[in-house]
Amino acid sequence: MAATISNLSFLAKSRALSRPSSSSLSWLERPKTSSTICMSMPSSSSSSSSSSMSLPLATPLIKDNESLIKFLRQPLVLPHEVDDSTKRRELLERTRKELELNAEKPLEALKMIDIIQRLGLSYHFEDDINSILTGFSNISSQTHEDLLTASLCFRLLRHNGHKINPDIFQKFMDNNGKFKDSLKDDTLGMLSLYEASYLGANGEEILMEAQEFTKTHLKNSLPAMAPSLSKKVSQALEQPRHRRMLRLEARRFIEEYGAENDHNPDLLELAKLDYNKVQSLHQMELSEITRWWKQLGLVDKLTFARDRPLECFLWTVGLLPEPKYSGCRIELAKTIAILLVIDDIFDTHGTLDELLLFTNAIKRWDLEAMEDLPEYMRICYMALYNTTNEICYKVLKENGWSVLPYLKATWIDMIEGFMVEAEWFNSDYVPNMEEYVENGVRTAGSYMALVHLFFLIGQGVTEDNVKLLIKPYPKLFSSSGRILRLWDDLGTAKEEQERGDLASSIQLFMREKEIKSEEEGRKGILEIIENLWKELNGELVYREEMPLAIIKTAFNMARASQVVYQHEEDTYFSSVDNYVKALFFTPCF
Ligand SMILES: CC(C)=CCC/C(C)=C/COP(=O)(O)OP(=O)(O)O
Ligand SMILES: [Mg+2]
Repeated sequence: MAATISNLSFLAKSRALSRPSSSSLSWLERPKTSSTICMSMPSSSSSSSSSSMSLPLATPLIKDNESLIKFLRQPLVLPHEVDDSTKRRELLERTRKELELNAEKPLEALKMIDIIQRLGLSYHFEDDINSILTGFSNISSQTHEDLLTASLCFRLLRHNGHKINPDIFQKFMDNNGKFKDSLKDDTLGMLSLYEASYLGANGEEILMEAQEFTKTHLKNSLPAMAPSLSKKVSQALEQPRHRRMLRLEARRFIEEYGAENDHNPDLLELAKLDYNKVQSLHQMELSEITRWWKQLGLVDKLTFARDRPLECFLWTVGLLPEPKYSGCRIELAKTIAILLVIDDIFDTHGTLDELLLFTNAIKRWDLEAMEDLPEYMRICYMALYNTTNEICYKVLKENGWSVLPYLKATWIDMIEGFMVEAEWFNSDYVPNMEEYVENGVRTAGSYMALVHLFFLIGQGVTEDNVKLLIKPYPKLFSSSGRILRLWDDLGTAKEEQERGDLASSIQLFMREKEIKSEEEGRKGILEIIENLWKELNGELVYREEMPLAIIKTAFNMARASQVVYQHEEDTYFSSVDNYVKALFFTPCF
């Protein structure tokens, strides 16, 4: 009998029941499971999906797959087949002219750039925006008389990779080194400073002070604000701009902007047309990925593994929102889909002996090495081998680089990370928090994804920065990867615990800090994430070696992680299903 979620649900229940309550730490001493990692039936060398039982899979992030299924059954009818290219071109030209006209007026220009970025349109105006911002980065701080202009200027310059020193905020401080009380009357300025403060790096105390000052004041003055302003401020307090995923923010902001009395109708129309156009592109990519996935047929053979191309694609749009990265999104989605299958082999299906065989075969990276593997592993091995070779071929064809050694090394590193987790599990070893998180960055696929994207994006690649793509991976990758791992644990650890997975960062943190309540433990993890963001922001300040495109992608990975795993607290979208609908299925009117 094939293992399915429904016929194995009793199994999860019995394991969960045999486990002490999650509020106690004693479950860290887990029961041994003989030589198997999980509840597996005796395996033979020809073990296949139908002869072994696996633990149930993680609950899908996307619960309503109906929209996807409906969409896939239809012939590809794009919702925006009307030829709007002339209209779009006109609007683009008009907007470009307006940007040029505004270039001399700092506040107008900055506000316009901010709106353009927020509407998801900045990729059309990269050169125009950069030349305006370069102009600002050369002006002395004295020209930014008011808080709104100075804060907006700081945020936009840093966000776009320009050098800017937070000392520009000194002039808003009194002799005691505190922000002046009089600033509190300027709510828009305070809001702008609040947003700017989230781009602060370690050591930039003035920005930490700014965050404390603005956050407290904005929270306190919410009740006295006009409804439209209070809505804006609440949304900012819920999630600062710097942490938002670009396409979701565009979707949300199109509605907000349209409701503003003084909106620019050209910009709004352009934003809607563009959103829908990019959505059509995403639909085509999704079709391509699902077609590839079906043809690969990996989960037809490995029925225990996750079959979630849509979830994989959601990640890719988070990491690479710009249309020009269409091909990269498709390749990245393939790697994540395979990652999920390998994760399921390690977490829910394979025996320790099989996992060791698999790890060693991967280290050899040779089709002959596959011969000793059980059948279900062989097919996965070859899927990974072929897909990686195809990606290498693509990079070779487009850029002339031979990248197999890097891609191979990063897969080996990830799979060795899975093996470490399996060994910990099997020997009842409880790692310390640092050991766990460092390994967890590998097993969340962070390094794997960023190394692939470094080459697939292919911008700013030099002989020097290529040398950084080996272990230990760059700080940029590990800071962003740590954010991904910690958000993943915040989002999935409860369920993984019930299934009997390894202790997660939350439990390990509670244990190390001797914290009894899980709520406190979660708060502690959120504080670690805050500090990681400061580390990550430092990559924009001291950027020297890594290309800006990959820095932006690493930031996007951190943003996407929060979006995917903290959806219930998003008052606008409230679930991953709603994200997916807004991103891929419902056009913007
Ligand atoms: C951009 C990238 C690389 C996305 C991959 C996301 C990811 C960590 C999937 C596995 O989650 P999980 O919660 O099932 O895994 P684990 O068992 O490691 O917690
Ligand atoms: Mg997880």
